[in-house]
Amino acid sequence: MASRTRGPVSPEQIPGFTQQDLRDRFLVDDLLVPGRLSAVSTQFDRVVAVGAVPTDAPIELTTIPEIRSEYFLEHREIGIVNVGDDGTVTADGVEYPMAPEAVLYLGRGVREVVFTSADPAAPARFYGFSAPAHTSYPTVLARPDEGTVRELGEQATSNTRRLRQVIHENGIRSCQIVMGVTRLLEGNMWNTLPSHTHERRSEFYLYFDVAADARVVHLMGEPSETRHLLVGDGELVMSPSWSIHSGVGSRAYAFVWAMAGENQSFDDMDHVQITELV
Ligand SMILES: O=C[C@H](O)[C@@H](O)CC(=O)C(=O)O
Ligand SMILES: [Zn+2]
Repeated sequence: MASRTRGPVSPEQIPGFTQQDLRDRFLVDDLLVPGRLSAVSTQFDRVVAVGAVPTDAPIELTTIPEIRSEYFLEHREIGIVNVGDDGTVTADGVEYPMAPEAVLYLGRGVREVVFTSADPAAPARFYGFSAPAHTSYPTVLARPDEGTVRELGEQATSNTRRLRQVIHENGIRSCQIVMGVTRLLEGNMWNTLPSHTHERRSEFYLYFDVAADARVVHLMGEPSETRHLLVGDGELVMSPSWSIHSGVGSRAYAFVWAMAGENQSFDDMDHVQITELV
């Protein structure tokens, strides 16, 4: 297992950062690599991001030295989304079929987690977002059409999109994690406008279904000092609590958003209009 550590980063550091510094701190471009399990442990609310792309052989979620735990979920919970083709997650011997965009919640105390692809030539791509957990909530699978759907945006502002909340206060329960998937409709490019920060939580964005010749321009930074990251398919952006997160693609795309922190109230955000950004 390839594991590494990221953060923390203070907003005062941003003006001195080169583009490469920003990418090194906030972007993970090798989380989803065929045949490999990867983990990035962070100081952003102690979230660990996991990627597993099983090909010929199943991949087991092993622990990482950074969390000093006997097994990965000894002290944490995880939300897993399949952003690839069909696959299966086996948790303590129970198989959960993971169609594209299925979401699986695993609570603290699940010992054995194994990822498998249905077809090694068209692998599943499992993205996991894990946070510390004080208790154990039950394992729940959400099929691709399950969750609370919010239709957002307008064609005139090129941001018609479908936001699906899966792990949240009125859905699958968790200690900290709030997680869902947003998909832009064809011909729409803007996500999350107006921008917002949420001082009480960190948020990670895993962009997928980004065409090979397309990019998403992810906006980040404090509202008075914004920066951008150019993001491709299967790449992860880590957004600290002080950072806005909005973006525009060169064409439509989708992303998994996931948060952890002080509360789980989806609407606890401080909006910033685009005219206020600098
Ligand atoms: O705190 C919430 C997150 O930023 C996203 O859920 C917003 C989003 O996906 C969207 O507006 O398109
Ligand atoms: Zn947000």
